[in-house]
Amino acid sequence: MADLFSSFKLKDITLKNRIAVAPMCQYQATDGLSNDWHQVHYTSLARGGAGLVVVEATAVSPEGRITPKCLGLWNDEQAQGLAKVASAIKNAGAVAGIQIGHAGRKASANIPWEGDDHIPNGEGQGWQPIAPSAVAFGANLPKVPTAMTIEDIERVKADFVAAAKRALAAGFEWLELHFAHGYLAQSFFSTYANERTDQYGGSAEGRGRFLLETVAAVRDVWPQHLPLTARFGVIEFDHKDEETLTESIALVKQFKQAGLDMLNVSICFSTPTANIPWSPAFLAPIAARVRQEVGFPVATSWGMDNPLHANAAIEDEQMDLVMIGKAFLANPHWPYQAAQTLKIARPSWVLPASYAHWLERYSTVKAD
Ligand SMILES: C=C(C(=O)O)c1ccccc1
Repeated sequence: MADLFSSFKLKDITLKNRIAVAPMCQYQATDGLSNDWHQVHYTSLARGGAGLVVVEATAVSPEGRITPKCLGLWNDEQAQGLAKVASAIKNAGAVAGIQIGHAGRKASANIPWEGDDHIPNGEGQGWQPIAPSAVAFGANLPKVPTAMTIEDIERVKADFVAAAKRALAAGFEWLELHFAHGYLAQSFFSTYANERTDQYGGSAEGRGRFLLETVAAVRDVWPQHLPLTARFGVIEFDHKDEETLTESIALVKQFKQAGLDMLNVSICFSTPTANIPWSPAFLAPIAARVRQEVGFPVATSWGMDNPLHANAAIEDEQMDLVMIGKAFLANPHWPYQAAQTLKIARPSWVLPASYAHWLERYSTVKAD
């Protein structure tokens, strides 16, 4: 029976444990370029002992950023900067992953601690968002986006493919498509956002087409031996959950047929009226259902940071990988804390030798 510190092999990539750092936006980039912030941030997380570190939502085009300070992978200069991040993650003993996405109607927003709202039209840093339909998210993101033409859809799919190629060239070995959290791909599948009457709207099949075509297009350029995954919202918590879950799982089965290797199960965030039942490991049963019904590996996040819950989710085969977010920001050495809690032999050795050997010596704490 696997546990949190069992290895995990997906395609030709083996993670040393079931602990992944979830992609978390840092809002520290300029023109999409990484800098010392990202280099130090991701290196320190990788040194903390996670098997996989997934770099934050990285935009496939300038208008695909959530905020002006988001990372991008739409040009070679950005790829060169991220290559140093990928190298540092791997040198620290983790597998280097990256999430690529397009923010859709949630784009052109102020960073969270400077408003977390749409930048008003006419203000320097903002831009006009695009989306499946001219339907605003609402609340703090009231801008009505421009409805995408078929040419726009083809361009954005091509942008995902180009970003995937750059991620590969930069040395990343794990790719996650950002299909969650009310951003562009999620919004194509959502009836809250997609009112199209062409082949990219209407039925679940039509609303899923952009996502499925993007999986297939990226799979064609992402090597078969490397994991291609997606973070996808399968539940909205809007009192229509069974309908959303049934439609979402049907689409995930098609993702699998199109070559997706694993799903990172998340929340839709397509409407500000959702009533999310925030609580420890609350998505674990949803992840288990996707894993069971689709028949391929899953991960999930949101409240998984209690080592006992994380370990139980793996032991009980609810999921194959645990995505830890905020707990890593509070403690980049979370795996060491988890190893101690779970009474793993020589817990300090989940950390680099330069730390571990000191942590094991001259202890002033009485052994149990
Ligand atoms: C910045 C986010 C992302 O990249 O997905 C996000 C947005 C809403 C909730 C959680 C995460």
